[in-house]
Amino acid sequence: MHAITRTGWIEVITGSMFSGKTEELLRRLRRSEIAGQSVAVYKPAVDDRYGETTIGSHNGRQWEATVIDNEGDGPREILDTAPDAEVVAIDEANFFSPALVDVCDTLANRGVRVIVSGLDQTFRGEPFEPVPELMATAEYVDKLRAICSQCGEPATRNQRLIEGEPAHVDDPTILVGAEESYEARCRACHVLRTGESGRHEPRPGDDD
Ligand SMILES: Nc1ncnc2c1ncn2[C@@H]1O[C@H](COP(=O)(O)OP(=O)(O)O)[C@@H](O)[C@H]1O
Ligand SMILES: Cc1cn([C@H]2C[C@H](O)[C@@H](COP(=O)(O)O)O2)c(=O)[nH]c1=O
Ligand SMILES: [Zn+2]
Repeated sequence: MHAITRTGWIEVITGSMFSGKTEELLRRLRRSEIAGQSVAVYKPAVDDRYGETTIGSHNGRQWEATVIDNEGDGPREILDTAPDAEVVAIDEANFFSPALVDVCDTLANRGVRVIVSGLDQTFRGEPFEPVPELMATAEYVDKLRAICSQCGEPATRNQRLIEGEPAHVDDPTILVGAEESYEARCRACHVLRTGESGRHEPRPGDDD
């Protein structure tokens, strides 16, 4: 808690895929645990890559998490299930509805340290709400960079690949995946297909 005002605060960990957001979130959680603080961790129902009730990094580290409905008012459930938590962590924030912003604000006003991790950009390179709004309302923001898979420069973008080809600009925003569908790339190496041909059909789980 901030010593003078006795409020909590919001920390956002953002950046491209593979930039180390989840590793950094897990590092902060381990340190909170060592400090003897009570921690509650949440993840969206849409992301089941690492098993239903864990958050996991691309290098295999994991932490138990409560799965929350990411759509509509679903994120408000976090307000009911964490009454005593001193630290609330939310992974994959990019999958949550805009309701997450108010949830994080309410928790911080209650005195909770809120740590949110998520992508700031879609595969198109556009803002991936609600993370940019959380960045604006947070006290602390860390933007991490991966390594560009093409040239080795710092990577801020997410290259979506469908059967090895760059995704089309009109493809659905939501596509859960990892190395099989995405690469970290820099601005210069990021490619989007445009034009008439080749919009990929939505798959089960796509939400737009
Ligand atoms: N292009 C890349 N750049 C940096 N790290 C990468 C890359 N590809 C795979 N990795 C691995 O991913 C790890 C980060 O994983 P993770 O914390 O899950 O990232 P994020 O949550 O940002 O997607 C790195 O420590 C490294 O082992
Ligand atoms: C760019 C982009 C990503 N996603 C999905 C792909 C993954 O399931 C997550 C990001 O996971 P990470 O822990 O940050 O590696 O988001 C998506 O649905 N749409 C996109 O445009
Ligand atoms: Zn590059």
